Amino acid sequence: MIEKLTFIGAGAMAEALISGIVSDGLLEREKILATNKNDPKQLQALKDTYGIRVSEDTKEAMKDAEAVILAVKPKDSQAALEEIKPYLGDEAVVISVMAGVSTQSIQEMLGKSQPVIRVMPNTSAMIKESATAICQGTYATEADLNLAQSLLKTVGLVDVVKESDIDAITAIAGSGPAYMYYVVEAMMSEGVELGLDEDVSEAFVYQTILGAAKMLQASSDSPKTLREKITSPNGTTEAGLRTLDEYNVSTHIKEAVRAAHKRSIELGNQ
Ligand SMILES: NC(=O)C1=CN([C@@H]2O[C@H](COP(=O)(O)OP(=O)(O)OC[C@H]3O[C@@H](n4cnc5c(N)ncnc54)[C@H](OP(=O)(O)O)[C@@H]3O)[C@@H](O)[C@H]2O)C=CC1
Ligand SMILES: O=C(O)[C@@H]1CCC=N1
Repeated sequence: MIEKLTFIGAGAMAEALISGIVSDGLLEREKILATNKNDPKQLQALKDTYGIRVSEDTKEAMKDAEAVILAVKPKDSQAALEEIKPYLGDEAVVISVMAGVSTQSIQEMLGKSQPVIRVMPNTSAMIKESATAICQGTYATEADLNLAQSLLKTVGLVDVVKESDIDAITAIAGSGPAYMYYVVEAMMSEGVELGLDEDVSEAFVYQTILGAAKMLQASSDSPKTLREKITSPNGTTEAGLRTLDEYNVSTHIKEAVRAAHKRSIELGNQ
């Protein structure tokens, strides 16, 4: 394993990954360092919570880093890459979690034959339940890919994919948890409208979502069959599903995924 992993960017995604890597014990805490743009409080919080090292100084953060996880917003990619470039070792692997930004554009921004790995995790990494896609740039070796896979495996399922698939995976899995939370919010809110206490509505919706997710994993039935098994003729579920169909909810969900996919491509082109 490597001796130093540096996070450039210390926000939500970086924290989810740090949390997973630290709790897995794959890397000792002192081998992980995080830096951000201008938020010393957040760095201190990461240090206090996870026992990792932090620095506000790019040169110090980058010194001897064997792998760099780039966890800034796509719009900040150019600035962040410019800042780290002078201190980036030729062999150091850059692992980007940025939506939309291709390995080629990262290589071009760096202007050298840097090993680059592009990954798309999701925030369920925080509890080691991410669905992470990973692909390799032109100059990345099998060893670089293996390193990135080992790091990402500490936070959930990892699949190596073609880079051309990553925008679609971003649309279903990177953004996916947010769609699930959106459904949860709506169900909880309507439970309350129907007279339930907020905590009761919350508890029942959470367990229902959890149970449904576990059923998807455990059962050999398709989602369609699982749905049909709940739907008694002329029963409550049929009434609910009919309303979803009347509002074309399935089409709208597909449109949402399509919009996220389009946005991922746009982010890459900016
Ligand atoms: N959130 C999610 O669910 C997912 C996010 N991603 C991707 O992860 C990336 C990060 O997203 P997220 O964590 O949500 O974003 P956040 O806004 O939470 O974090 C962004 C971080 O980048 C830092 N930063 C900005 N510019 C620089 C710079 N020049 N040098 C060093 N650090 C810098 C910010 O520092 P400061 O606070 O000081 O400004 C902040 O710590 C994005 O590219 C996103 O596409 C991928 C999958 C899922
Ligand atoms: O919304 C975003 O752009 C990021 C990428 C995937 C999830 N969040």
